[in-house]
Amino acid sequence: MAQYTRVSGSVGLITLQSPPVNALSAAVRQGIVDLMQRALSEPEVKSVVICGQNGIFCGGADIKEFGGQMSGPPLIPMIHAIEAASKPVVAAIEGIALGGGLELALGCHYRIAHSKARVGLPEVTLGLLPGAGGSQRLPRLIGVPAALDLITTGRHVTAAEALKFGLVDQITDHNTVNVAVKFAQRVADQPLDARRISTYPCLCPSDVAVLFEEVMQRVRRTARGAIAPIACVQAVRAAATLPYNQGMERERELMATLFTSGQARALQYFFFAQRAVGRWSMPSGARWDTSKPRPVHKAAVIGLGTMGRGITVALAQAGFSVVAVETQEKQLMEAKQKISGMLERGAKRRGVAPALDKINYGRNIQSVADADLVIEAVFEDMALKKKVFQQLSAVCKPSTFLCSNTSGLDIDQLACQTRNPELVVGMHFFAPAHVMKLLEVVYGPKSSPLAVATAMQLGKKIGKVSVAVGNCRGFVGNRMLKPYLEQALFLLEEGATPEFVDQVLEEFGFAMGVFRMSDLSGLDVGWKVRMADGLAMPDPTTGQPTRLRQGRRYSPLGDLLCEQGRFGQKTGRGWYQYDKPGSQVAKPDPWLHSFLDEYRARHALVAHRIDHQEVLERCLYSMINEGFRILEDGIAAGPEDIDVIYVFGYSWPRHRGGPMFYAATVGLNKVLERLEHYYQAHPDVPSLQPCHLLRKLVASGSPPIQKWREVIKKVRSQL
Ligand SMILES: C[C@H](O)[C@H](C)C(=O)SCCNC(=O)CCNC(=O)[C@H](O)C(C)(C)COP(=O)([O-])OP(=O)([O-])OC[C@H]1O[C@@H](n2cnc3c(N)ncnc32)[C@H](O)[C@@H]1OP(=O)([O-])[O-]
Repeated sequence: MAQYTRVSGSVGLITLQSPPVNALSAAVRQGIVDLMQRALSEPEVKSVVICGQNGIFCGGADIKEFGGQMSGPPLIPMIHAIEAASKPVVAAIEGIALGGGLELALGCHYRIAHSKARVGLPEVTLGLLPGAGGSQRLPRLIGVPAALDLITTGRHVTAAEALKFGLVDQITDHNTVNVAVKFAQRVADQPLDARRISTYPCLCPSDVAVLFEEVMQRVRRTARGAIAPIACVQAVRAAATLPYNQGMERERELMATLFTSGQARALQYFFFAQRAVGRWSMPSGARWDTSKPRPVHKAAVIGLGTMGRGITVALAQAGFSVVAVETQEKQLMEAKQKISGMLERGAKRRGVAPALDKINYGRNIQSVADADLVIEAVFEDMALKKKVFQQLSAVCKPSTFLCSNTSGLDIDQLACQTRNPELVVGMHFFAPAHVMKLLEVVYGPKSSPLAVATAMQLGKKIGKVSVAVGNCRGFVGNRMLKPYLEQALFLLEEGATPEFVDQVLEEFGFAMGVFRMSDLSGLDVGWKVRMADGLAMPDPTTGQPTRLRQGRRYSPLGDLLCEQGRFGQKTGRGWYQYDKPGSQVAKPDPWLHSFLDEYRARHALVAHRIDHQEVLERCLYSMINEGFRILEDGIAAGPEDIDVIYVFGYSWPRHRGGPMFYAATVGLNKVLERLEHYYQAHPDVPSLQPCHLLRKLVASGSPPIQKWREVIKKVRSQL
């Protein structure tokens, strides 16, 4: 929908009307076409202004329409008609002009932006490219290097940067529409040929071929298998090397390939999944829109180790006053230094003043007595955490929310240490806590919707993607990681090498394979947990490492490496060898290969040839199967929650949507059939036994992922 008004006598004002972001739906496009014709046909009208309702110009094409049959007037000819218009058309850009919204503005003859506006072509983040002339007009307007940067990264630029690029003609702090109307009156009689961007030559730097080669190499290196960034470079190259119409033809071809690709569907699913997790719910029926959060003005962090320091920085950078407590003097001094450094570097990157004054340091837990919310980040030991929660419950005001950054210990046990267990939730950050976007907000059976709402809102305010999940061992992320790690170890026992398993997972799109990741995070972290669980002990009768625990297959490979001090990067030896402790370049280690051969011989294991398919299926399907168990247990409300956790917390490749979306892409019946195949071969590995919910979904015809919540509800009600 769009509205037409005549203003100042001679200006036709076309206002896009489609809340919340005036996306270019079929109805909006039809409105623009009709009202442009009207404005051009009215003799009194000398010029036209296009703006958006509610202070937002346009969020681009309507992503909701991508899944269905496209109808209404197509974008490209609509924008061509505006560019070819006989009367000047001015875009009044407020809020945002993104994707097709910026392409619409590039079809106009002038662009006026509010100083707080942001513009960009983020199509690459949706697995697409600017397919309404943006890849051909933008390089002609701002030059190839800047256009390549904006189109391959999809980043939003400020109005000030856009003015510098020449992307907009003027910026204003005043009412942009009024300024645009006055501007339109001023240029009413100006010739327009020089304002039709498609007619501009595409000026290229002398080393343009070298530039394209460099950008293509960078994009291929960082894309991790995503195809859209590469197509974006190819589209801009067409602008640099072909006449406009041929370039547009090339843009259309590339867009057609991307539009129907699985990656575009995965990225568009993920766009909406990111928004869906904000609409959280709990098995009790409490929901995001019925549970009001309590404002948090003063926060506190207990324990300033790696995670505590990152959490303190994230809070201070977001403007919260923070009380940071570390009982050990030496650690406190070290933490002050590290935190100040992190704040200064972050502030420098963002061009703002470091929030050093936001933090008060202390050694005494008394100092957090008047905090609204406290995050405990002490060493991952239940006894220690229980003691801290008892102390906090004693010193803090009754209304204080007590949160734990534990990565998998029982939140309810911590809640039981306090006077107000309903105000206890987990806030599981991911290392480095001031960088990683993900936050698991963990509710126990006693946690109140108020506590969940407050933690979710705090997460959003410090720039995190927060996902509400139920309390269980490992919550969602680490619970699904266990079968994934387990399978990787079993594959080594059966003949694979760490390099091969990692290569397969990195080709799939993970930033790091499972063994390089273990070396980075330190093998001793998991070893200590397994020791605490009594798993890493040798068989009491033989004193030998055992490969069977409570009837379940167990691989002691990781324990054996740790017993030899091979903790990974930190000791220079782990699943790989490193030049020296702390170095990050992983090299295959002949010692480990012979260690694996000896291990297989000692346990009478016969190595067999393991191919890509087996690595992917066993590592990913066992993880996915655990995902279905988590949905069945109601620990996660929907598949979107799991997928957002894995993309933002465990570097699952975004262009594959997440583990659950990937399962839907592969086909649930295939996942079920393969799990049955591997479970038959490995009956002592329960994580391969297909989950009831998976069977149920396949039995009900493998409905699309958007329909899973209904099936989950039915399955849970039958439990
Ligand atoms: C030819 C052409 O070349 C191609 C093909 C294209 O043009 S492809 C499209 C290119 N455009 C984009 O990539 C921009 C995508 N949007 C955003 O980046 C952000 O939304 C935002 C604009 C910066 C606002 O952020 P926000 O944090 O203030 O609110 P929100 O929660 O994110 O969004 C508020 C609500 O608006 C919905 N929404 C936002 N943009 C939308 C869009 N383009 N289409 C449909 N719905 C959209 C969103 O789902 C949410 O709905 P709900 O959850 O409330 O039901």
